[in-house]
Amino acid sequence: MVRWLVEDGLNLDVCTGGELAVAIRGGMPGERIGLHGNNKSRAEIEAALDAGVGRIIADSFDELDRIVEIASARGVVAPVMVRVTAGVEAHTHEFIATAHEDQKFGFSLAGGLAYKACERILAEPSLRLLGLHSHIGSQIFETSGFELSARRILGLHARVSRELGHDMPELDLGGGFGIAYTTQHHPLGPDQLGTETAEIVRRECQAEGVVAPRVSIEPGRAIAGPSTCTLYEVGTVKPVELDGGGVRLYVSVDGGMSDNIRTALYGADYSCALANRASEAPPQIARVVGRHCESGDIIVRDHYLPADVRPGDLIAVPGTGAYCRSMASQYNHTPRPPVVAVTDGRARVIVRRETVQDLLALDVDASV
Ligand SMILES: Cc1ncc(COP(=O)(O)O)c(C=O)c1O
Ligand SMILES: N[C@@H](CCCC[NH3+])C(=O)O
Repeated sequence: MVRWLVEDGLNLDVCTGGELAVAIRGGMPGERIGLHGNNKSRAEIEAALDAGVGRIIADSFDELDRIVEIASARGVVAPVMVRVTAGVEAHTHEFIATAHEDQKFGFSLAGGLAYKACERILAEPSLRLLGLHSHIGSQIFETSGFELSARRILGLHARVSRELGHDMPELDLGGGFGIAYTTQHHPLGPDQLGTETAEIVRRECQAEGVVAPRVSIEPGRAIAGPSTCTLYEVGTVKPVELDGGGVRLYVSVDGGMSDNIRTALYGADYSCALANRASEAPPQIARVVGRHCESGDIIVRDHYLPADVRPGDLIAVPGTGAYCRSMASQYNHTPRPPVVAVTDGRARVIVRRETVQDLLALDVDASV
């Protein structure tokens, strides 16, 4: 995937040393990489500086100290952005909202810490202040949060220009653009978001009398999510009588919360479809569940499937290209499934299936 991004001229943000290593291995030039994280280790900062990353998005004063120490020791100037907490309540699940005050990311705008971070960076010869960064959260459908945070961030951008005499060349407004997992979701088009954001930046900069910075965004899910689906094989089908009457089919498949934790973690909604045959059977409310040792191991909470769904059928769950493989675990010693890329009628395995042998190979005493 990194190679595709390189070819398409996109940049890449990473938030761990592992993601950084993959980015470099995939051929992403260092200057096109941004390093995120609220607790970057020394090793990660060192690796980032060695790779010549284009920007480190600083998240705390402790981290600024660490970057200064490492950059000074190497005799380099580290390009940094300041992650700003804009104080916006994004309309999404609490665990993936990142711009209200009471959460772990960023320097508070309202509390004046973001401004202080800019001051600190400008006073430090081993740091170069590239700009401000804001990411209000994920899977957001309303434009109001994006607009409000953009306005607030630009207010700080202008204040730094006015009071500290530094015109920051960049501004990163993050990602978070929701995608449709079910027919109930109505995503904003990238054109609309792009046009509106550009207009806000232009207007605010004009009103503040500052030079408009180069704006970047970090859509993750909106790029990777929609094109991918997960294919499961049905193992068992169990009709369960419901208290209020009616029946729900519990359709157990050969995966579960180890390949898609989002339903259990965020109460995420998914849809699904019978993928291996057409069926004339009447629709029946169904719940697609995994094979792990938990009753919360649910992939699709409620969706209609043909009443004759049976073992051996394939179930496709769309929209799983973002945060399913990357959040997959080996819970219950379950080897992770492969990733298959399909284009122009050709299928190719791009990440191989894990095996039980892979799991056993982690045992350091295997040879004993
Ligand atoms: C800093 C940052 N930028 C961009 C993203 C991408 O988010 P999304 O996939 O919701 O667009 C994330 C993940 O939430 C993030 O933490
Ligand atoms: N993993 C989350 C989004 C946050 C990840 C990026 N910071 C999700 O599946 O919705």
